[in-house]
Amino acid sequence: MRKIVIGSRRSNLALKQSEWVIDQLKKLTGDTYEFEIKKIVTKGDQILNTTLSKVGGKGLFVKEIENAMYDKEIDFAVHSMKDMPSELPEGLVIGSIPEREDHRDALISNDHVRFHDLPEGSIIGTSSLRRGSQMLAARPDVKVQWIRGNIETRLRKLKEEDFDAIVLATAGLKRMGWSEEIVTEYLEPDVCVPAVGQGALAIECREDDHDLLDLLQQINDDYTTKTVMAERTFLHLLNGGCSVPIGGYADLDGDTITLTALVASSDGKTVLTETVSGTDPEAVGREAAEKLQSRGAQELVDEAIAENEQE
Ligand SMILES: NCc1[nH]cc(CCC(=O)O)c1CC(=O)O
Repeated sequence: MRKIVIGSRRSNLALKQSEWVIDQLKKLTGDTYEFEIKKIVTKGDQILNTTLSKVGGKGLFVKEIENAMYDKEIDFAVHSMKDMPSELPEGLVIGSIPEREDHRDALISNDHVRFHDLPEGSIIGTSSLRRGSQMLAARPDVKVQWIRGNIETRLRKLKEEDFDAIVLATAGLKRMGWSEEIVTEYLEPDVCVPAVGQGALAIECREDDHDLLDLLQQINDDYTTKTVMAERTFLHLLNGGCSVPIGGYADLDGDTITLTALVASSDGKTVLTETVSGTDPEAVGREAAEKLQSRGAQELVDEAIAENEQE
C-alpha cells in the first residue's frame, strides 16, 4: 500500500483544503492508500505586516512546498488556484483541478449593513487591490484600508479595529464552514469581478509520478479546468500579478465559455471590463486580453507594477 504525503501550509484554511482533497480521494479509493499531511511553513505565512503585493506576491506561498516536492518529502500539495504563479518550475505540474467552490467575494459588515447602504466614509478592509478598486468605483465615498492576516485574523480585526466592513473570498469562508451566518452580502461578478481562479484549487505534483497523476485525474473537474484556463490565459497575457487590480471570472454553458475580465486603477477611477464568449478556453482568454489591451489595459498594468516597485 502506498502512503501519500500531502504538503500543506499550516493555516486552518490550507489544512481544510488538503483534508477536503483527501476526502475526495478516499471516496474513490476506499482503503487503497494511506494519506498523511505534513505541515510546511512558507515565507508568505511569516510576513504578516505588509500588503501582499509589496512583498512579492504569489510565489511566496509555494516555494518551500515545491522544494519539499523535489526532495520527495511530500507527494503533492493543494494550493488555492489564485495563489499559483502562471508558470510552474521544471518537473512539477498541476495534476488536477477539482470542482470549484463559490467564486464570489463576500462582504461582511458590522450590523450586517449591505454594501450600498454603508454610510458615507465607511472604512472597508481589504488587502486586495482588485477588491479595493471595485469598491471605490461603486462607492467613491467610502474608504479602503489595508487589512492583513488569515481569515480568522481579519474577522477579529473587523470586530476589534476601526473597520465597518471587510471583503473576503466566499470560498475560504465556506471551506471553513462559517459562511451563512457571518456573510452580509455575496458580491456577484457584476459588482465585484473575483480574482482569477478564486474558489478553485490546484493540486501540484511531480510530473513523473504517473501513478499519482492517474489517481489525481479522477478528481479533476472539467468545468472548472476549462473556465479557470480561460481566466488564467487572460491573466498571463496581461502579465498581471497581485500588485495590479485585475480580475476574471468565466462560466460555462454547454460548450460555451463566457469570461468577464477586468483591469482597473487602484483608486477605482478607471475600470475596464470586457465579456467574451467562445468554446476554446485559451482563445477566450486571449480575446479578452487583446480587447482590454486595445483600450489601454496594458498601460494600467504596467503603471501599477512600476508604482509597486517604487514603494
Ligand atoms: N488571498 C489569500 C487567499 N487565497 C485563497 C483564499 C481563499 C479563497 C480561494 O480559494 O480563492 C484567500 C483568502 C481571501 O482572499 O479571502
